Amino acid sequence: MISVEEALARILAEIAPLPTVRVPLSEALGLVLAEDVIAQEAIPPFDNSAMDGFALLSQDSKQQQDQPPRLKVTGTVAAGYVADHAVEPGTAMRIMTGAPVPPGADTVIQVELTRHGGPESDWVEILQEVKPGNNIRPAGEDMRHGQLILPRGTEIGAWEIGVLATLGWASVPVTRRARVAILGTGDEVIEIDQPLQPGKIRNSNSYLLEAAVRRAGAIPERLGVARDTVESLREKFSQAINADLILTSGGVSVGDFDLVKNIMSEQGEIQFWRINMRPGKPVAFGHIGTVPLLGLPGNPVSSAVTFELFGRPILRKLQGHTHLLKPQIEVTVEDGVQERAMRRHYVRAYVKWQDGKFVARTTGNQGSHIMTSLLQTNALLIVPEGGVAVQPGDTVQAIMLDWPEDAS
Ligand SMILES: Nc1nc2c(c(=O)[nH]1)N[C@H]1C(S)=C(S)[C@@H](COP(=O)(O)OP(=O)(O)OC[C@H]3O[C@@H](n4cnc5c(N)ncnc54)[C@H](O)[C@@H]3O)O[C@H]1N2
Ligand code: MOO
Ligand SMILES: [Mg+2]
Repeated sequence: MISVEEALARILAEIAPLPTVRVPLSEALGLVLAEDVIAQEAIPPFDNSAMDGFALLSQDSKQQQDQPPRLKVTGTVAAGYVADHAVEPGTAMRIMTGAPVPPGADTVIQVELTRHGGPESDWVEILQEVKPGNNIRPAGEDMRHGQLILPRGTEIGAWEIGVLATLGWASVPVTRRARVAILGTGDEVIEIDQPLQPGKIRNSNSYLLEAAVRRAGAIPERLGVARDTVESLREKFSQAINADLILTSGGVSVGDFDLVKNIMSEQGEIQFWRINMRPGKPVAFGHIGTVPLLGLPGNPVSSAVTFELFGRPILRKLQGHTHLLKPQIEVTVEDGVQERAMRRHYVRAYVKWQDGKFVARTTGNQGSHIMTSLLQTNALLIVPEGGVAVQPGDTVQAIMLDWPEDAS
């Protein structure tokens, strides 16, 4: 059995980023930018007003002894329009937020600091002196022409999409989304809409993996369940030749009907089999043809956890990410972990911030067939190899799968 670190290193050495494609901006969320984004225009494109008010010469706002300066209002410039004349000394123009500052004006006073006769009146009194540049958002203040805004390799989130839209990137070059074939195996496994028959169970793994693949930004394709025969596996694998990754669940341990490895040997190769971990010991990795195959264990928790530890990093690397792993932090274990296995144990737990530290509570029975141990889980506690017992109050490393929303 190899270590988790060695398994991950050997897997990732076989994975290269997928080609670049151009996608419409609204399909780019979660993908990785494949080229630098350089601003081709200044943003804002023009000096514009930050406030609804009046554009004027700052010198006209100097307060006098007896009464506030009174200026002639010569017109209005609304957002989306350009003033058709300049602001002269002794005059002002109404201006709306976002509107281009008219020539001649060097400042904007917000309407709350003025007195006027209403939107149609032709005068305004300036109740406070304003400096040059006041309430003006100068052209290029956010992005300058020629400036590098988003380097290639950036993961595109909603806010990056906003910046790309600002710069007019209606489509964007990204590393292509991975296509993932998902295959269940086992004569005991039936479709989830079927009534249970004696000895049968539902194909929960394929649906869990489909959702986990989607969450990793990739495109899952469930290929159903292969029977426990090499013919059935061969037939299913023949449907997966265009996939970028094949995920199987089940049939990788030492049972008489554990045939996934047989097909890997026949149609590709096995890089390794069995990892010194729990859950997830019988993981196999190799290729079918040139397509990488990650053979996950049948036990549902094993499938879920080993996808998280190996499947997700594969998809991250295929899709061009440089950060492949979830963050790891130190947590204090509230309820302890009585360890049996000598293998490294990934314990499902809920971690939250409490009294100035991250505190973990395990999610109950940790059997690799106990699906409810996955519920409420937002972290995997790492109990080191060697059958280490973790007492309440001990600290361990935890892989944070999701951050607690109630981090209060
Ligand atoms: N003598 C030994 N037996 C087992 C060993 C071992 O080292 N020596 N390893 C155990 C460990 S650890 C695991 S994990 C399992 C994994 O074995 P397989 O990958 O071959 O999984 P299967 O035998 O096909 O199924 C295991 C279990 O999971 C259920 N299953 C299978 N597919 C699905 C599915 N799509 N959805 C839901 N549940 C599924 C299956 O019915 C079995 O109950 O091997 C141990 N055995
Ligand atoms: O690897 Mo198994 O998942 O320990 O049950
Ligand atoms: Mg088996």
